[in-house]
Amino acid sequence: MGKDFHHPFQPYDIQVQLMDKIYDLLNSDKKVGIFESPTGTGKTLSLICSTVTWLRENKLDNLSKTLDNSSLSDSEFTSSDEEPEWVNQFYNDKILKEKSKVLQDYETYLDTLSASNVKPVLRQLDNHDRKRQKKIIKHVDVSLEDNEGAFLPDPYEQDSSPNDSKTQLNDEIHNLLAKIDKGYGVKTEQQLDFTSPLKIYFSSRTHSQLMQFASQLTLPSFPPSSPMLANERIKFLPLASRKQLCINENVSKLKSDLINDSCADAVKKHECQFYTNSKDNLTSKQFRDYTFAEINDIEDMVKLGKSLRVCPYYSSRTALAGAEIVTLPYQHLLSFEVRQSLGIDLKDSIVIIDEAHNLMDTITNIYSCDISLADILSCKELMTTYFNRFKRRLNGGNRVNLMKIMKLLNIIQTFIQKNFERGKEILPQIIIQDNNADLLKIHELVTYMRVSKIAYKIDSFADSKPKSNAPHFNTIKQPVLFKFSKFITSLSNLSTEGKFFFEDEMTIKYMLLEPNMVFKTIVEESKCVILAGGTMQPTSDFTENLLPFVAQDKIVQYSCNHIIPDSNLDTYVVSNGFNFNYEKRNAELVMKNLFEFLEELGTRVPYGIVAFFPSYKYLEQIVSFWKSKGFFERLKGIKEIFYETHGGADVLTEYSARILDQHKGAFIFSVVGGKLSEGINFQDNLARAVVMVGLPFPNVYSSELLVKKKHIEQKIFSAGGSQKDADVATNEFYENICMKAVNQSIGRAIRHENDYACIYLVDERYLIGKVQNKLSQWVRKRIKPQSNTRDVLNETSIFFQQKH
Ligand SMILES: Nc1ncnc2c1ncn2[C@@H]1O[C@H](COP(=O)(O)OP(=O)(O)OP(=O)(O)O)[C@@H](O)[C@H]1O
Ligand code: SF4
Repeated sequence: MGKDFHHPFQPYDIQVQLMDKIYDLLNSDKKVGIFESPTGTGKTLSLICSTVTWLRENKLDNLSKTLDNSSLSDSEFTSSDEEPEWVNQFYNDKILKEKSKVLQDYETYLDTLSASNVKPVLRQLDNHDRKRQKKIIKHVDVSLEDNEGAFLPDPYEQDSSPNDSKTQLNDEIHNLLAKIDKGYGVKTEQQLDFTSPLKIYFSSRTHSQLMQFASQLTLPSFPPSSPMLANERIKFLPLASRKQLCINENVSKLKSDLINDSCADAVKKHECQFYTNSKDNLTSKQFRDYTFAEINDIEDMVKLGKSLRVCPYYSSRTALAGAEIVTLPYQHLLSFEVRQSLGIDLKDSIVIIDEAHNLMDTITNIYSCDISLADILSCKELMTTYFNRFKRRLNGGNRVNLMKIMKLLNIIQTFIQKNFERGKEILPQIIIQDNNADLLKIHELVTYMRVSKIAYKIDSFADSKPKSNAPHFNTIKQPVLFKFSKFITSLSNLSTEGKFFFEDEMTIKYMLLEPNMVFKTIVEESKCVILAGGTMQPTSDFTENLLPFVAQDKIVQYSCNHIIPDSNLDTYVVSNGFNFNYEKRNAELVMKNLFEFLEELGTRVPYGIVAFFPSYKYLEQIVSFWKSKGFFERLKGIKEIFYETHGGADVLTEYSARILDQHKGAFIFSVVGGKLSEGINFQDNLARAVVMVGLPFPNVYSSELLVKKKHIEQKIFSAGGSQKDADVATNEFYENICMKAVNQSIGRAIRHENDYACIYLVDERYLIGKVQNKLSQWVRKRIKPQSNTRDVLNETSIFFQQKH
């Protein structure tokens, strides 16, 4: 019998293997686990069950370690090596009992909350609140409408900084809380301080993935961390942004870029009652206790906040110390500043990053930025209008800084106009040289923009104007001053971490080139990091580019098989007459061969066939060639055809409808990296065959890739490498991008245990061992022995005959 991970179902073999691997990782001194588990194989539950089992087994130990001796005020004993064994044992038992008692008391208290059926009472409160909230909102609305002063920054002195003031909870709320407590027979004074020394931080890309995690967390139940406890519920906290959690309608209704600053403004001016309430210790503990009484997701947190009339965003911080599992969006985890502001301490914690296949791109995007000439002109227009309107009411500090920003905008405008050359690298100091711009002290301007929230002030001023009265604002769609603020912040970044260069449309872009620097602190601070995803191959991309600072023997890699039986997936390399590299793919013969292959396939495969093409341009070219030769119509006679176009309409809905409708089915031609290659499930009849046309290498002549290539070369040269070494490294880099995209695309088809499909890798280059090694393991191991196209088609017929 293997280890019991308290899985709510009979776990699949591959789940058992994955849970074992994760559990072993946690019991070792290794730092990183890279785990690939195909979609539909219950990855989320495997992650939950293995990590929470480990956490519960180790929690009490850690609690004892972190125990402050002063809390054992009544203890006459202290543990020491010199004491006889029985004395130490007695001491340890005593600590265990005391800690267990704290945990048990808290459980009993939470029992009273959930047993008394919290939600109806909260709903009742919610109704009461709605009426009251209207009053608060009305009050704030009036103050905003009547007074343009709301758009003015506070008087600015060089070292001024925001200062939150604490205010008292109002009487009415006290009364309501007292009523709840009375109802449950529990006094507020009895609320307990409670911390969890071990934590699991689970981060994913989208809101819906975090919601899915919360729902899966409700399924298993775990034994308590101490044998002295009757039960111990999971203490779960879903952290989210203000955009998701804000319950102040004056703020939450704003554009997402404005919410953070608008909230900070409302807090500072005591205009958010929910914030004021959350500063009350008792109320915020109340929020924490309801949060922990059961598994609540982000939407429940909003309801809870509204019911208790406390800000869910700020109150969540009170719950952080006691949480065992915390979910949070990528942006929160990956930014050191955000972690700090939320009070997230990763020490001793297990960090799980789900959907990690795009992690490096995500880090790069978070830390990269750009500004175009058009943005600069919009900023200038906004600033001029704002300045003219308010100049008499601004204090000296604000006036001087606004003039400096105007000056910097002029300098950047001139720089772009004089020097633009697509792809050209720029040294940040060049932008501001020769213009006395160094006198501007960029650091000080960055601080000014952050502290004064001037970008928010100006943007909300522009937003407040009826568009017809301010025609010059009509064309300015997004808060460009935020963009500018991010851009000038990046001007002070280290040039070894990223580069500035010109991109299309008169734009200067800053691109982070060493995402590992950002990730290093996370790996170093935490106990260990788990990178999980459905398609993690090629993992060398992670070890070399994201984790170069972690020794190989501190990294565990594991790739799960699929849950489907072997007979549910065949993979073929279709090589005869197919090479879609740049030189050969435009040959008419290649395009004709592809048509003939698809024509044959269409008669053998029921329902849907999804084909992925390397680019929109190539797909367009093929379609027009086929149309000119009458091939398109012939193919259409076999199955209906839907295809993606760049920026074109959604074709998936119609395609899905057609598949449901007819056995004849349809083709859907998609583009790798396009709308249909990520996040969409082509399960069951939506894809009985997936055809990958060629190898989707990225466009190596794009400005971004040229800059990255140069960066890789420079790194190799400075480590003493030759041009040949540099070429190998850049090719490896391009190949990794390409194969990651292939894995993502072909991974769309098999989505659950009973699903079945065939995968066709159409290009002779898929025969190369190095290329095959970068395929997801569950696909690679199902590649059929090489045969000609005719045999591939015959085997296809047999595959589908066996399924019907
Ligand atoms: N061993 C099992 N037996 C039956 N159902 C299971 C088992 N393991 C997980 N499930 C359930 O199967 C459903 C689908 O799991 P799925 O693999 O899609 O989730 P996931 O791991 O989150 O997927 P993804 O890889 O897309 O993140 C879930 O609702 C889950 O509770
Ligand atoms: S304190 Fe909370 S409720 Fe108030 S504005 Fe900020 S996020 Fe919204």
